[in-house]
Amino acid sequence: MSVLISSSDIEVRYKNGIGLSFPGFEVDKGTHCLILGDSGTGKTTLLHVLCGLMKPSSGIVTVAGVDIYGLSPKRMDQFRGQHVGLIFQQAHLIKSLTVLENLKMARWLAGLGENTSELSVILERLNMGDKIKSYPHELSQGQLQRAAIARALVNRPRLLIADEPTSALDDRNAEAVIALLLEQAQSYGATLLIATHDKRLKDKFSSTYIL
Ligand SMILES: Nc1ncnc2c1ncn2[C@@H]1O[C@H](COP(=O)(O)OP(=O)(O)OP(=O)(O)O)[C@@H](O)[C@H]1O
Repeated sequence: MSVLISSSDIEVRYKNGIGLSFPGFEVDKGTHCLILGDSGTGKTTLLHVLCGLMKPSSGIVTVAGVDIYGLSPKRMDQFRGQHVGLIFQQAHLIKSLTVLENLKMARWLAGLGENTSELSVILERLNMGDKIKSYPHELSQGQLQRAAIARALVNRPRLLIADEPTSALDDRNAEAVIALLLEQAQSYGATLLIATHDKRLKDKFSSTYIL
């Protein structure tokens, strides 16, 4: 099996002097991995480093064989747009755009052409077909979350990264979100990397990385 993402000797130093170091790890293509750790252990920091949003003070991250911090900032943005889908706790949708327009924007930012029919299919599969023309303020929390998942999938990313997708959810909804993420990752051939302190998820993943 080929390695999709790997990191080695990552160290991050924040301006306030806080330093974090992370043991190296590798995730194979098609393997879904949970990054587990208590609050403050550095899960969000590590995710930001792994997806190219935060250059570490030292260390190497490769995604699909590419040393991502060796890329120019412009190439890095494009690479991330094309290969990585990000799902953060807050949906961060653009308020003045409908759900469909938000998805179109994500494709455009990644330098990909418009493909309205494929976007509609993704929304249908997430039970959001009737919300295509809705604005973010017209959506429930769960619908916002599904819109954020849809947006992360529009470029068929190889790597789907989610930060604490279940921490605010009750057991039933946590189950539903994880099932959805696993199913979507499976059907789009993406590798799923989830950071969480939610120990309920531990049994659902064969690969765990503990901070
Ligand atoms: N922008 C920042 N500036 C300075 N220190 C930071 C910054 N962001 C995070 N930290 C510090 O880095 C450490 C790790 O934070 P991080 O948010 O990565 O942890 P976490 O495991 O995701 O926490 P949580 O589960 O509570 O979200 C903490 O001690 C935090 O205070």
